[in-house]
Amino acid sequence: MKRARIIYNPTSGREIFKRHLAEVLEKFERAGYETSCHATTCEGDATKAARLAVERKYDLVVAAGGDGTINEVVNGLAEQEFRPQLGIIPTGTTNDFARALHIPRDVEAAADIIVKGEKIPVDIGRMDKKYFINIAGGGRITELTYEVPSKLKTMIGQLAYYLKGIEMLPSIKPADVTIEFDGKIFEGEAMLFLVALTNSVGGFEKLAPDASINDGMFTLLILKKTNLAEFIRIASLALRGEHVNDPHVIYAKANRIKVYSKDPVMLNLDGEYGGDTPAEFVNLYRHLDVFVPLNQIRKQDRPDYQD
Ligand SMILES: Nc1ncnc2c1ncn2[C@@H]1O[C@H](COP(=O)(O)OP(=O)(O)OP(=O)(O)O)[C@@H](O)[C@H]1O
Repeated sequence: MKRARIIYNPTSGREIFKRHLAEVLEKFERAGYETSCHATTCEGDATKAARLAVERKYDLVVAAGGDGTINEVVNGLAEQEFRPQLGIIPTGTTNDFARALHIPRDVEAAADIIVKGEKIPVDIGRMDKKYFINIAGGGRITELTYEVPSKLKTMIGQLAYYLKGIEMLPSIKPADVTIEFDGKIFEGEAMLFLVALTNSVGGFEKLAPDASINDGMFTLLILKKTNLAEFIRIASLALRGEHVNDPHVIYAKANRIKVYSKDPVMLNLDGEYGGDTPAEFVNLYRHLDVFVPLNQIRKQDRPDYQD
């Protein structure tokens, strides 16, 4: 019999998962899984639980929570030789990764997708010994994610970031950086740099409009030094995906990216503080198998796609 381990954050979103737990367990049982659950208790617990699931050779690990929980689960799986398949039930405030994979926010609909059994390989990012699923980045503007009080974030979600962003705009300073990407180099002042794995980033769906989830490449975005008016203009272009050809923007694909800076720049991995520069980002090609609604995945991202 196949074995599944559900790792869920009971505090995520509006504590919605538990209300559907009986139905979810029933679906897994009908699909032939012997299933057990782990409710996370604190930060980092999902990583430990995922490591344990690897040790115990579960076939399937389901992460139920927001991007924070999925990131922690992936950190527990990614470093291992044997990696169980990954199912996702998005119940968080931000569910960028699930959105990129077209996994619905409805708990039971997401469980249906897992038991249906269609999956694709996805790339994940590594920075030193930490892994990310959506995005890494740096620059003063990305630091605002740490400054949004978590209560406010839970209450009003994405809007909290925008409010904080507007408040901070006048104080955003560029950083002096050197960024090496697949043999090319950028040296100069940058407002921010982003290393994206998916096209669904912080609620902006068009920041990396052509990002593929499993081509082995990051989408690198560097915003050079701008004044406030230019910054706002480019941010509004970014809402429509029209920033990629702007002269202030470097937009490139790369498999390996190194960032150095004159002064330390805080790094953000999937919305959480991940250390300071210098840093090297490595794309791990098709590192995890994730259950998805295959008919909604772009043809070129499907496992059987041929040019
Ligand atoms: N029992 C718990 N109590 C408090 N925090 C927890 C608990 N379990 C896990 N956490 C922490 O909560 C963080 C955020 O949770 P999660 O991502 O699931 O959903 P969220 O709170 O809706 O936020 P978001 O979707 O914006 O990341 C996790 O990264 C984890 O460190």
